[in-house]
Amino acid sequence: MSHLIEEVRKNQPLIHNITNQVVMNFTANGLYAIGASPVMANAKEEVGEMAALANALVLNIGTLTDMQVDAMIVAGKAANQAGTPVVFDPVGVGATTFRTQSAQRILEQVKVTCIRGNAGEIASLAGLSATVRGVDGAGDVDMETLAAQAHQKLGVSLVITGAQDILIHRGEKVILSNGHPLLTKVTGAGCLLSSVLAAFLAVTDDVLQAMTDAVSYYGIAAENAANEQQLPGSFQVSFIDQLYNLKSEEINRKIRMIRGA
Ligand SMILES: Nc1ncnc2c1ncn2[C@@H]1O[C@H](COP(=O)(O)OP(=O)(O)OP(=O)(O)O)[C@@H](O)[C@H]1O
Ligand SMILES: Cc1ncsc1CCO
Ligand SMILES: [Mg+2]
Repeated sequence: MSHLIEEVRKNQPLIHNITNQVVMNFTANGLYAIGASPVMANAKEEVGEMAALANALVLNIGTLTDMQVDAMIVAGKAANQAGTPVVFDPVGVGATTFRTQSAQRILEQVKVTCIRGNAGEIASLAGLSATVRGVDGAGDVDMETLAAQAHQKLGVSLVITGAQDILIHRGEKVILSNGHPLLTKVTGAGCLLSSVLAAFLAVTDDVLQAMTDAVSYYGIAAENAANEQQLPGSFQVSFIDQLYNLKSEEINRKIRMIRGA
């Protein structure tokens, strides 16, 4: 079975990230590890040009400011015009009014290809009841119901992450259960996944395949890292190494797809 990681490595897609200040370095290193080419650019004076040049765009509101939201809209519109995929990561949406209003503003003005968030964020974005604590996910949400309702409400493809990941695109659902709890002890594990997803979207028009291949690749790399290292700091380093090293044949063996499309 062919895997899109080979296309990422071959094409080295340029991924333009407008992301939060916590995860910039980790995101750039993770993108290099999978074979993509990262660039971070935030100024509204240049983001339109950069997004038009890039093969995918990531908008992440983790440490947003008014100026950065304006820049995201400029970049998003340029990407839309160029037909470039856009991933939106609504970090902590619902935790503050500013985050919620900014996320809504972005979604009103930019056509996003996929939203990647934890269950609490996706529920909040869709106006469904769930509590969001800080930038971490909510607890007891029926993920499948949430996915279906949020997908209908937002009208966008979704990757909802947690112990299990639910991917939904035009009504088709995939459930994956690779990954490791140590990912929740490293900052930016979700943010980097959003950027990795952008790199996979950059090399195909098949959105569901890109989501499936990106999320499974990421989860299996984390499992391999946890086999090597059991403490968070060393795990983070090993995870970057495993993102670099993972082979297609190993993915076919280790993928845990609970339900496919
Ligand atoms: N309990 C868990 N067991 C296995 N994998 C997990 C678990 N929780 C999260 N993951 C994995 O961690 C990655 C990030 O997902 P998560 O839902 O933690 O994102 P997030 O809340 O947006 O993270 P952050 O805000 O820290 O960037 C995904 O690949 C997901 O599958
Ligand atoms: C910890 C943190 N705070 C704002 S963004 C961020 C990175 C993880 O989402
Ligand atoms: Mg997150």
